[in-house]
Amino acid sequence: MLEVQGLSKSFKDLQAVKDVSLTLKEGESVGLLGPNGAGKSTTIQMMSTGLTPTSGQVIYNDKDALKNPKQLRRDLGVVPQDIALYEELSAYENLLFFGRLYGLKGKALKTKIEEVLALVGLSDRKKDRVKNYSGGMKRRINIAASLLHNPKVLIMDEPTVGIDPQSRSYILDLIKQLNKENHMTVLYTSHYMEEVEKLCDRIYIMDHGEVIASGTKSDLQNLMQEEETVWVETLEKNQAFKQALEADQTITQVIESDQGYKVIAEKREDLLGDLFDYAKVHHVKLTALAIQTPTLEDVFLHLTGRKLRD
Ligand SMILES: Nc1ncnc2c1ncn2[C@@H]1O[C@H](COP(=O)(O)OP(=O)(O)OP(=O)(O)O)[C@@H](O)[C@H]1O
Repeated sequence: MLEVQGLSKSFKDLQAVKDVSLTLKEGESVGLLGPNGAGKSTTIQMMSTGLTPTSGQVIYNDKDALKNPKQLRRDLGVVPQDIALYEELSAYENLLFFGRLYGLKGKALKTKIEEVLALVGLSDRKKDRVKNYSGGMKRRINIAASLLHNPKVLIMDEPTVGIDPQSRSYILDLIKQLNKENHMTVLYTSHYMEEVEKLCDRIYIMDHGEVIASGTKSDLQNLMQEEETVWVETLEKNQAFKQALEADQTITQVIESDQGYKVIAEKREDLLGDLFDYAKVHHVKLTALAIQTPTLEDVFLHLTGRKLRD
């Protein structure tokens, strides 16, 4: 339906996006996961024809969308990272304004505004000025604005960054509904792997301007076939214990968290036994020791040696 091929973008000396190819099939929910600065926003700005690539193609329904962007623009809803609303106007007035930009008017526009307000759960607050809204409510109105012209494809740039948990969960449920019930094709950009895991059928992982892996969640987990993720919960932290784990040649990563350590190591039979022994030697009291299914965070760590949120 919508694809980009060999897309690159340079800003002076900086190559922000390098040879990126992505495909969105009709009805799919696709995630673009990567840390800040990975090139996600630049990619989707080019994909939505808002930014001209240095090289590469954007193809919509088998046609060159860079040469002829009209149809794509008509079918596309974009929720940008920055909230663009008129603070002095009410939510309803903002939606009237954006609806008119899309060429909607009269009763059809009013009906559509009521429909999108209900979708984002803000019908009862529609007369309030946007300046009195929380960040999450503003984001929901931004999403409502992107839905006014019945887009077939919805592209969202980190729509849950910096908002309250209630709005976050509302937005995630809404996207799921738009995709599964309203059959909207969705490209969802985030650096939160839990969101992408929950929402997306397929995932592209980006880092330093490149796609470094792609596939379903289980395809990506299979990249870690040779490794095991073990959760080591301890009563207290112990630096010597952590250093001993890090010095072990078969252990690739030790990540400290509130209640213990996550250990990524080569798969081997005596791994758990060795972890017990390290704990014993360093007088560390274990409260749990469990092999875990790798998360997308672990996959990212495996591919780059860094955490997603570094
Ligand atoms: N207009 C611009 N001029 C110069 N550099 C830019 C411009 N837009 C983006 N960049 C740079 O390109 C790189 C990729 O940025 P981009 O915003 O696409 O990343 P991102 O993955 O979306 O991260 P974030 O979530 O922080 O927006 C960054 O180093 C950024 O500073």
